[in-house]
Amino acid sequence: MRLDYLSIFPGYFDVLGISLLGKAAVNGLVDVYAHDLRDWTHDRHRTVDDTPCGGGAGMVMKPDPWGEAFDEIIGTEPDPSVHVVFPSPSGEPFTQSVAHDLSSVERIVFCCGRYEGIDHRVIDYARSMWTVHEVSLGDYVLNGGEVAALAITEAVVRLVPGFMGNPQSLAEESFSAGQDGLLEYPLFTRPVSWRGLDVPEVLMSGHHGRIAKWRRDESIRLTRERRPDLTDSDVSARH
Ligand SMILES: COc1ccc(Cn2ccc3ccc(-c4cc(N)[nH]n4)cc32)cc1
Repeated sequence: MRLDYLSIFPGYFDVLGISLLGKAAVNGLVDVYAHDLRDWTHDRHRTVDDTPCGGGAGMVMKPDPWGEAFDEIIGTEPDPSVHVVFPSPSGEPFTQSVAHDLSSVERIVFCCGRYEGIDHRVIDYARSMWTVHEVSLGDYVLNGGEVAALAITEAVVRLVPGFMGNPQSLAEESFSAGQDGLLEYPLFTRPVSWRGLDVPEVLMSGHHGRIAKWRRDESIRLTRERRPDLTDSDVSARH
């Protein structure tokens, strides 16, 4: 998998050389390239923004640098196998399902906007050429797309076959398909007693059936308490 990042702050992506992602890069599972959008400007100030047409506060990112960067980084021929991700406050929700879909593609280009956003024609042009995902991380406001791109990267790359040492751990996580859309149950490890707090006895019983029931009950309890939106009537009935 090749990952490209286009940003006026390419240094954000130096962190991708660390930890698991670093290992994936070493193992050749993932190739990471960060690009400075200003390399495709031609004025002395390396200008990437301008005032919004129609007025309004803030600045908008000019389309020209993006187009020239696309030509050099991706190419000038349409190719639907290339997935271009625009993090955006007005994007579709980024979910585990989207992460799963992206984990099987060969190439992802992250376009990280700043200011008030990117000239919309850049997104329209990208849609005419590649497979585009305009995605929001959630209902909160960031200052740009870089942090969102890092989060999306981690969610996607950890699902790439061969990346995680123990793929079984993926299957048991919150939001993974096998969990019926329930939140993960509470986790414990040794010591059994810690600062007056004990591991639930059932988990030390060695009785796998009771342990499985306790974990399911806890997942249901937590999901009903914290994420009623995840429990539809059918799921509630089953639980
Ligand atoms: C409300 O309108 C706004 C318009 C732009 C911005 C700053 N900004 C510029 C590019 C960019 C890319 C992604 C995001 C983002 C994504 C999520 N989930 N929150 N924020 C923010 C971004 C803030 C707010």
